[in-house]
Amino acid sequence: MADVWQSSMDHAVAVARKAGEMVRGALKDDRTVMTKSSAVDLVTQTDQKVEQLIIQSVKEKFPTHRFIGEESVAAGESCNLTDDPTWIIDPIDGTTNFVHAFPFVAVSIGFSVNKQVEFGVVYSCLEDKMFTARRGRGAFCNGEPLQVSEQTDIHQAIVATEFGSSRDPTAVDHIFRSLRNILCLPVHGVRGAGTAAINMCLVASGCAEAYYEIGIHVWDVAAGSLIVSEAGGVLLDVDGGDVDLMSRRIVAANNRTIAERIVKEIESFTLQRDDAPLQS
Ligand SMILES: O=P(O)(O)OC[C@@]1(O)O[C@H](CO)[C@@H](O)[C@@H]1O
Ligand SMILES: [Mg+2]
Ligand SMILES: [Mg+2]
Repeated sequence: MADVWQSSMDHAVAVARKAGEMVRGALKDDRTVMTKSSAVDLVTQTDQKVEQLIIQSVKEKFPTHRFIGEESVAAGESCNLTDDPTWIIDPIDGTTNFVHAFPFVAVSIGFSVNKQVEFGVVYSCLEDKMFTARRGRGAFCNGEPLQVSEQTDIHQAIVATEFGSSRDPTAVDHIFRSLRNILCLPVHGVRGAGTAAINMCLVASGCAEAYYEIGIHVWDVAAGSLIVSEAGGVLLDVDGGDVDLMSRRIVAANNRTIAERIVKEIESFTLQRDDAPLQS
């Protein structure tokens, strides 16, 4: 049966690859670094140019579609998900890595209809790995099927997480206590690629059993959430309930056993939702 969103997904893959070329090219230039929510929440002109490249190309082909883009939201646009076809864009996930030429930098494009992610594309630009997933049709890396790890023993797991860009001492204390709880289970190891999107693709690839974080945004995880679930994984809120991509919290794991074991160790806290009303 013809897929009504196939042309949109094909475009997402093509523009993600073109964006990746822009990112690789920019690595040869000096990168002017600006900051957003904190001194370590970085953005560059390349982030902004890549987002504009993606959005303009979509507007030309699909003029009725809507957008949630990290840098558009940073510039004051709203972050409300409607039932309309919506492109959820992180032009560079891993900007700090990009600034330092640390080799994990992703272009992340999620596509939502009726508030459900229909396809996800994560292009790991420096590894030249194109991760894709279409709802109900599996997850792939450069065309090869992805399958999560079969591990059910947390003590034999690698768990991915990030410290985030908040340096609020209370939040950092929660993050460190959760990290200590999980590390001392013990688990085989804790890792972080420096990008939620690639961390989630590592779970989908079976390289890590789980990824969790409090502090992410919808654009960090929209595409990766479908790639994980289409690779056979599960998604939860850090409190064990249903995942809410606007809540700034996520657990992505190979199975529910591992996911629920991690939930037990997380000292959760709440942050202002991505779709909270804009401050007047
Ligand atoms: O700002 P960026 O580069 O798009 O986000 C980078 C990032 O690593 O920071 C967040 C907090 O650690 C991660 O979830 C996210 O992937
Ligand atoms: Mg990001
Ligand atoms: Mg980004």
